[in-house]
Amino acid sequence: MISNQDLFNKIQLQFDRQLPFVVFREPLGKRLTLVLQHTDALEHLNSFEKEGFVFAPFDHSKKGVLLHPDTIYVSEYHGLSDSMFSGYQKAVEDSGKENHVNLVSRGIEKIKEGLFSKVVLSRFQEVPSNDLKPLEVYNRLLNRYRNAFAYFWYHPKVGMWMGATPETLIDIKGQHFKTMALAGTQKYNDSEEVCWGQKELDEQKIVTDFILESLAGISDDLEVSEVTTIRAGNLLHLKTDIRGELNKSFDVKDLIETLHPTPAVCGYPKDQSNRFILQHENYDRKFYTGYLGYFNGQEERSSFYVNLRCMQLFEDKAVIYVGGGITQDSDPVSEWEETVNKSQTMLNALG
Ligand SMILES: C=C(O[C@@H]1C=C(C(=O)O)C=C[C@H]1O)C(=O)O
Repeated sequence: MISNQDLFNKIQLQFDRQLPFVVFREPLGKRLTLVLQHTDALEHLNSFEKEGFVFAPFDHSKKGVLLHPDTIYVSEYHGLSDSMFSGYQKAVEDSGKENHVNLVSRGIEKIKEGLFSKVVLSRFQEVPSNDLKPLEVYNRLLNRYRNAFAYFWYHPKVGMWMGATPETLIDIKGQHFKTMALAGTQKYNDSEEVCWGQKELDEQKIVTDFILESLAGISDDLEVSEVTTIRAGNLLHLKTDIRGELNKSFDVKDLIETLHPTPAVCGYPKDQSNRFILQHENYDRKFYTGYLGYFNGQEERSSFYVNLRCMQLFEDKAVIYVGGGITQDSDPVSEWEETVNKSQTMLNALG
């Protein structure tokens, strides 16, 4: 164990040397794990054989990156104060509104034509800043989103990413696995009473049904929870927990390829909605809505998360990625507003 300050110093040193690293904290976890790679080699993820940190893009025809755990440090996180950082401008310009509303309208048309029943449409938001201090931003993520998987990832040949995601793709140990169907969004307003509309219940059920259908041949004894409400920053989502045992012949890679991308980030059916996204979103999601996590080998526990509520950091700006599930009952302007609400998760961490 090293102190928080030492761990943050090691991150800074690694960055100054332009070498790859990732630091992460599990949801509700107390520990920060820092993985340092000693060279700037870019290793693509080919299979799940080697231990290391996996960072995979949304587009499953493209390869992910595997960071080598040359050195690992662990530190008990005590919540370093972030009060010394001044407020950041949170106003969101409406510049992307028209495009997003048009994109959503086109998605709804295709749903009505029967091409798919759900599609998740997204956009990016640029936040200019000449004074980004990534470690301070990451510290705020850690403090503000305790039940999220909060990570900070860097590779000099790929870039710098950060996020605090509420969504587990798969948690696996040996033959046991857990996953979740997470979808449906409303703003958190500090009230005990939470009401969900039919649109949100339907879009979340599409995710649950897809997961159950995909796992049918992989596991014979699935346990499925009730639908519950969970909080993620200033938002609420609907969630179903699913767990089971893998049939012998399946491994992590098969499982991930079966699930990713789920209708929580892509749509249903997968191929048709995926094609629509790649053709019409008009930008590259890169690692947003991909997945990430430390792979320990099939026998040890490994958890992979969906890369949501995330951003890419550059010298002079942050680029925040946000999206939402569209069904036949979606209203394009409300869907735009939902992405604005989602962007607050990262904007809040910027200052
Ligand atoms: C696509 C995002 O989130 C996903 C979409 C949700 C929705 O459509 O309601 C809710 C949670 C996530 O599964 C995002 O945060 O960008």
